[in-house]
Amino acid sequence: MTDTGVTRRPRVGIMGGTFDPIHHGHLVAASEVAQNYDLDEVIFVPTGQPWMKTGVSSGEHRYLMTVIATAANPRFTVSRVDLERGGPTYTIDTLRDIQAERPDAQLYFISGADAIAQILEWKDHEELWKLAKFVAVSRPGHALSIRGLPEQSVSSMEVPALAISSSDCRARVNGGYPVWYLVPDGVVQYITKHHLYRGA
Ligand SMILES: Nc1ncnc2c1ncn2[C@@H]1O[C@H](COP(=O)(O)OP(=O)(O)OP(=O)(O)O)[C@@H](O)[C@H]1O
Ligand SMILES: O=C(O)c1ccc[n+]([C@@H]2O[C@H](COP(=O)([O-])O)[C@@H](O)[C@H]2O)c1
Repeated sequence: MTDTGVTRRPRVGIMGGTFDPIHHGHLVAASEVAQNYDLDEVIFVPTGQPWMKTGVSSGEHRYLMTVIATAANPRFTVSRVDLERGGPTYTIDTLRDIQAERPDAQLYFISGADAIAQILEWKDHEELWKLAKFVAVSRPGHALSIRGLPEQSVSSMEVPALAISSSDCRARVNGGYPVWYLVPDGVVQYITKHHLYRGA
């Protein structure tokens, strides 16, 4: 309740990603958007089968690394909706599933500059704007533009520049280079324990 007696609608962020592995670029983006948009929660949603990517690690490894990375933050949670749906992952389905679970929430889908640049290729993109607001965040090496997207539904914000990508983390592990401080410590240990990204 606010002073006026009007109940505030919960604000829920959704950070969708392949998270192969999750890294500090993802976590900082989610944290900054949560602060700027006064979000009550950010749900990290690891993709099932991302149809624009190939050679992705198992969903269970990506899910567990995401749980480890987000565990310390009371506002961060992880959802299995995309992993359990089966078939290629489309954000239209992610949003419908989360909306069914949180019918009273205003949803904010968080995307990096590279992802938002492709959004007009996403399945049923003209339907996406009705289900959530989209927040596009800056990312080193990618121009941030929301031109041509509906103004009511899409906004952008600058976040601290972390030149980290999952593909670079995988390449580093494969090449015997460290990923300490690029990904959370528990994720480094998980990658080592399960021999991920070797011979990739
Ligand atoms: N360093 C970063 N800064 C801001 N946003 C990021 C950063 N890394 C990833 N994102 C965003 O997080 C979301 C999920 O990204 P994803 O899991 O595909 O990671 P990635 O680093 O882009 O992976 P890959 O290198 O394998 O393509 C996307 O919207 C992406 O734009
Ligand atoms: O809906 C689509 O067609 C679609 C196409 C590509 C990516 N996405 C979503 O965008 C988010 C980031 O995807 P990715 O592949 O960059 O990890 C993730 O939640 C994906 O499900 C969604």
